[in-house]
Amino acid sequence: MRFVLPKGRLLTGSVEILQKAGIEVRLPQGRELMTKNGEYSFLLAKSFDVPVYVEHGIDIGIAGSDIVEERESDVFVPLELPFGKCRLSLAIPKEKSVKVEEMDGFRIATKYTNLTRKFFNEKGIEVEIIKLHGSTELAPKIGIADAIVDIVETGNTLLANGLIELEKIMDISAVLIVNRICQKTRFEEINGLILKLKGVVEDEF
Ligand SMILES: Nc1ncnc2c1ncn2[C@@H]1O[C@H](COP(=O)(O)OP(=O)(O)OP(=O)(O)O)[C@@H](O)[C@H]1O
Ligand SMILES: O=P(O)(O)OC[C@H]1O[C@H](OP(=O)(O)OP(=O)(O)O)[C@H](O)[C@@H]1O
Repeated sequence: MRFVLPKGRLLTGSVEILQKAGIEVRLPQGRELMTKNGEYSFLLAKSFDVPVYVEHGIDIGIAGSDIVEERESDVFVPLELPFGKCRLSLAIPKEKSVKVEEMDGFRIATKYTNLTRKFFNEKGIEVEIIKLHGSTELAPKIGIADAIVDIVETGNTLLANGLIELEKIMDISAVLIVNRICQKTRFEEINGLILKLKGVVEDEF
């Protein structure tokens, strides 16, 4: 069975929960991106790319639900995991705060262009979206955007940059994702793993 795990902040939680479910995780070392431990293989990918690997044939992965939603990934999501908890929110400089309904024509900086488009479309508000790959809070600060859509966890980054949360768009957590074909062809094995992970989640949290 092949697992793809996200590099970065979700890695520790991912390894921990798999180990507790009895999977002996061995992470690639040095510049390696893939390693084997008996019947299991472990791949390390950028967090944004994890659902792509699972959609295209890797059996199982752990990803942020924000990424799965943003990419509209065609994967099976059997289980929410108890880490990586945060939210996607619309935020604006404190002194420029307006109602969301008054944001027609606003420029919104974000890494999450699809979710942002959907959010404003559903409200019938037309905005211009500026795609960034991080440090989104900088954009309104220097005036290239009016507001941002970004992840909020503690709220410290918003506060440090003079922004306030106007509206929560969605709650986020790490999720288990499974390749759709694999879920059917290796049902017993996959289901066994899901049940073990569910047990860990229920016992510990
Ligand atoms: N405070 C947080 N900020 C950002 N992401 C968080 C936070 N808390 C949990 N997450 C989850 O972690 C994922 C991002 O992880 P990480 O920051 O390692 O990836 P990244 O932003 O793609 O990395 P990079 O900085 O290398 O581009 C998010 O998609 C989200 O699901
Ligand atoms: O509410 P907080 O606890 O402050 O966390 C949210 C911040 O953390 C993340 O940034 P990250 O450090 O991953 O950098 P990035 O903006 O370059 O992605 C996210 O994009 C926010 O900026």
